[in-house]
Amino acid sequence: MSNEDNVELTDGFHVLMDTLKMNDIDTMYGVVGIPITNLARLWEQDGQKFYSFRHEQHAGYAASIAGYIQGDKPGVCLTVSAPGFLNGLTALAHATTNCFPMILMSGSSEREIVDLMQGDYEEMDQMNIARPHCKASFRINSIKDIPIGIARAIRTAVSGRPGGVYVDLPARLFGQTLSVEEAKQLIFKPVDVTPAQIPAADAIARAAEVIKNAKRPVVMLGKGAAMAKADAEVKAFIEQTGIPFLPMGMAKGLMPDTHPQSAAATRAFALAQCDVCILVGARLNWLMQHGKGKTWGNELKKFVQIDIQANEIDSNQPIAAPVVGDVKSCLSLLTEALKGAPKAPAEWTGALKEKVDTNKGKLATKMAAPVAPTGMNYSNSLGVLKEFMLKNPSINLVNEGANALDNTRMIVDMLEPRRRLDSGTWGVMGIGMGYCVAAATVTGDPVIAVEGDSAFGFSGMELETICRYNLPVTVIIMNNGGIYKGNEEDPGNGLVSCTRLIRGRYDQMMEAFGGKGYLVNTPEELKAALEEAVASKKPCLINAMIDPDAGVESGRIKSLNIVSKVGKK
Ligand SMILES: CC(C)(COP(=O)(O)OP(=O)(O)OC[C@H]1O[C@@H](n2cnc3c(N)ncnc32)[C@H](O)[C@@H]1OP(=O)(O)O)[C@@H](O)C(=O)NCCC(=O)NCCSC(=O)C(=O)O
Ligand SMILES: Cc1ncc(Cc2csc(CCOP(=O)(O)OP(=O)(O)O)c2C)c(N)n1
Ligand SMILES: [Mg+2]
Repeated sequence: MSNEDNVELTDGFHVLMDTLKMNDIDTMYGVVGIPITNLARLWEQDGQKFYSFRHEQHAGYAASIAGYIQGDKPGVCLTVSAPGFLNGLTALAHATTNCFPMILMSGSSEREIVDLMQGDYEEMDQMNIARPHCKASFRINSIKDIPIGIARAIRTAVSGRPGGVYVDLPARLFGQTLSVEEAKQLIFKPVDVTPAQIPAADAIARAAEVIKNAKRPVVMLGKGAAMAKADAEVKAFIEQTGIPFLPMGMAKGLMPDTHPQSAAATRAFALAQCDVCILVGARLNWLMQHGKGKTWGNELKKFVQIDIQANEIDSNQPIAAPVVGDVKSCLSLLTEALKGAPKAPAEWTGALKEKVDTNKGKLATKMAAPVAPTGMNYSNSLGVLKEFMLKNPSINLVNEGANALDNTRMIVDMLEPRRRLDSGTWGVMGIGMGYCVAAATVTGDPVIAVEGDSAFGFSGMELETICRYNLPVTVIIMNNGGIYKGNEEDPGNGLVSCTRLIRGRYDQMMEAFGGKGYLVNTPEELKAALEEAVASKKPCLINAMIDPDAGVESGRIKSLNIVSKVGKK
């Protein structure tokens, strides 16, 4: 298009697209509508990928985990204004809480109408509403600011402690025009958006001293270390020092769960008995009981903490040796500083190994137990998946639920990093199908999702999305007919228990969209279905019937529930 002076013009749609492409972003997840439908159309016509979801929350979860898997590039979610923005905001907050780099872009109303509250179509002050729930919230009002605005959003999302960034796009921005020549001058790719953050030499020396004097050290690996892709540095540090390690859920596979130094199978003993705990990209938050209490032997441990965020240090407990920097730089320097130092004491590693072997033996017995008349339980069903994943480690494992989550985390060993994608820091339900779409589209590898039947319900409609894009996703529903369990007594007066669900034919739901459904009642049937489903590289759903009595309310975190002391009024 040219203007009256025959100057070739571009517009907001195309400057935004060209800026995203300049930054190696070729994929967006979202739901179309006013005012962004034509952006999605033009994006697809330009040969880029737009995964069109059924609900913005799941598109947002897809973008959040895409950012985690990629690490140095944010996942991008595109939504309409107001309700679409709000649906995406949950995922943006989830990304920020989990430190996943993600950008939520939403169409919006013009400032002058919003500020006078004149009742625009889907009017909402989105930029300000987003601000408390993300690392930064920007609004781009002028076509000339699109390149710098997107550059700021990308750098903010991926640098330092990664997180979510909101970019507000008023409808009129897309229709603004600019000469192609000027646009070319303005569009740029920011330099070094994830710079190394080198720790101070004295911090390394202090940490090395604490570790050298430790009698019973452990390493706790967090998903921050997994996202940093510090795979080689973690391996070198662990194996040079001989220190036992434990992974948080999504850090499983950073070191293979089958590694001889893994103490995961005796977590309680390891944390209670250790004298020094080295936190690597892991926060001392609720998932680690804030570093205090029975879990930690009711005594203050000496903590070495490697974290990119300076004010994470001392967040919950005094940290004896803070090491602020990126995981790769910190571990490389710490490994160098510990060269020649004695390995972790054999008395300690031997004691852990003994308990690990005992606990693994106990679990093996549970996994081999015959199926009761009331159906499979979590152990003898997930034992099948354990064996399958050991033979097929390059598969993405999505996981949510309560018992479905905790038992899968405990039973299913991971051998590769960034493959286990679960409810994360918030323990949120609903990440399932969005994570499946992103894991399949970002990695190109098959996905298995182990879903509690309640958890699946949060995103189940996205089975249609998975079928529409014909993704290699196998969903396993752990169908115990309930939130936590399926056998709670009804409260009476014709009311149905708040934790009961219909033990539905989810396999038929998948078939409704053209996928393949399996209904299985035994580990043998589960094994056969799993092998066939994953080999097909097609959308499949295995409806695994689990004993309604299997499971515990809230799984491993039952103690967080407050129980009334005054009983029924
Ligand atoms: C908080 C936690 C980090 C605490 O970890 P733990 O559960 O104590 O440990 P793990 O899960 O690692 O292991 C559990 C136990 O199994 C043992 N274990 C682990 N692996 C093995 C193997 N391979 N063999 C044998 N035994 C094993 C381990 O030593 C622990 O036993 P011991 O050593 O004997 O202790 C974890 O529970 C967690 O990540 N929970 C997430 C909860 C969540 O988000 N739920 C969804 C929302 S629920 C909700 O919102 C709601 O209900 O409402
Ligand atoms: C957004 C949100 N809403 C509710 C909840 C609370 C919850 C935690 S776990 C769970 C489902 C547990 O049942 P499921 O069938 O999935 O698993 P299982 O134990 O194997 O039976 C709920 C509702 C959370 N965490 N997030
Ligand atoms: Mg259930």
